[in-house]
Amino acid sequence: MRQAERAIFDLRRGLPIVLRHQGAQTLVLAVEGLCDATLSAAGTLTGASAALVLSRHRMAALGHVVTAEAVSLVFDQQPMEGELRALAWTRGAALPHGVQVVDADQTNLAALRLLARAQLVPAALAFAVPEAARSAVEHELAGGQLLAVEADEALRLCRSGPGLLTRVSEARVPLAEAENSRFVLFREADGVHEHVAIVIGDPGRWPQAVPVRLHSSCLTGDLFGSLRCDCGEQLRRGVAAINEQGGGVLLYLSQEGRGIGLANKLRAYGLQDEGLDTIDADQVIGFSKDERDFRVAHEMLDQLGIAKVMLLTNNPSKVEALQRAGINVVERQAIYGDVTRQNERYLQTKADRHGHWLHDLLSEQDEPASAEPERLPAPGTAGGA
Ligand SMILES: Nc1nc2c(ncn2[C@@H]2O[C@H](COP(=O)(O)OP(=O)(O)OP(=O)(O)O)[C@@H](O)[C@H]2O)c(=O)[nH]1
Ligand SMILES: [Zn+2]
Repeated sequence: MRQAERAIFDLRRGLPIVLRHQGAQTLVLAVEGLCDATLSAAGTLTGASAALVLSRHRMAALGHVVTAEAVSLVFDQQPMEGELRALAWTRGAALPHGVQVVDADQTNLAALRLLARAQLVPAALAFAVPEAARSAVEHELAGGQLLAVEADEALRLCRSGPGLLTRVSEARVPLAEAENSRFVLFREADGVHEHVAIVIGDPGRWPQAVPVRLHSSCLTGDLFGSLRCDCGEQLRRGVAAINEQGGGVLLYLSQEGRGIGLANKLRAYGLQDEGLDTIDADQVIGFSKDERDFRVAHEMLDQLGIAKVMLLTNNPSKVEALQRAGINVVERQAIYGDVTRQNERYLQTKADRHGHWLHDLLSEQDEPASAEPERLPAPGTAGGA
């Protein structure tokens, strides 16, 4: 396993890592999981004070518009753990006086991207290791207490797609909505994420444009029928619709919470209960409105030999992502869950701020909205779906 992938595990365990860039070293800690003891141990080891690295989304939530993807906050006095946490994700926090805001350098950017990839809150504490502390840090590295990663390697890992997915195992799994189904499991190169293709019907008899749904995981909705979203119904109706159309594939993607992970989605739910919408809540924690990378779906379709699809979605980004990857999306069919008192605002936000094709559903709640397939223009031509 590459060092950068191992670093993700260490960060998730609350351990520090060392990022190297052009001969310099930076000790990095996730603010999530930080305690005063680790903070002071890092300070003692490096003899340095730390910068807090935040995303531009978090800065916007703090009321500061910045153009760089990430910034480093440099303090005149080292804040305590509680203040750092507040700056990292508390709603209504403000930058303290005397703090300097500078664009994050390569190393600090790498730290932040690793945290986002690890589905932690994207807020990093970065201690630039001075010459005097080099040997102490080297000693920890040699003893295996610390892991060192090249910042460039970390950036490469975070930029890359899923890598070559390994088709690991498969089995027949009859479903209530589609008896003739097979689950095919794919594993990403980093060993962390696994995605499942639910292959419905007999591939030899599939329609020419294969009915396909990309479904991002939602533990609360898919498994427990949460009323906060429409995911559970979309999942089951998706399987049924594919089955009725002669078979196809549902890709069940490990992209909980639009890619921010379950822990952050629950944090975001807390903020939504305070009145924020789904996008603003994610921004408070430091995320963009959608952190998903649909290259993984393209890779799975490739391995299944599918190049021409009829996509079941209300999300224009999914159509664009597949078309960009060279998949011929010839049709798009709406796939709706029910509108409930609890999910109406969520759906309205998706329609208004994500651009989802949901306005029909939301304006015609008395009559079920049409789910007729809609022909799409060829990729690269003007016009929308
Ligand atoms: N961050 C965040 N994620 C949410 C919230 N509600 C649902 N989700 C996630 O949103 C994703 C929805 O996935 P999909 O249904 O595949 O995608 P979609 O963008 O709605 O597109 P279509 O359903 O295809 O129209 C899942 O990963 C859910 O876990 C929320 O309030 N905040
Ligand atoms: Zn959901």
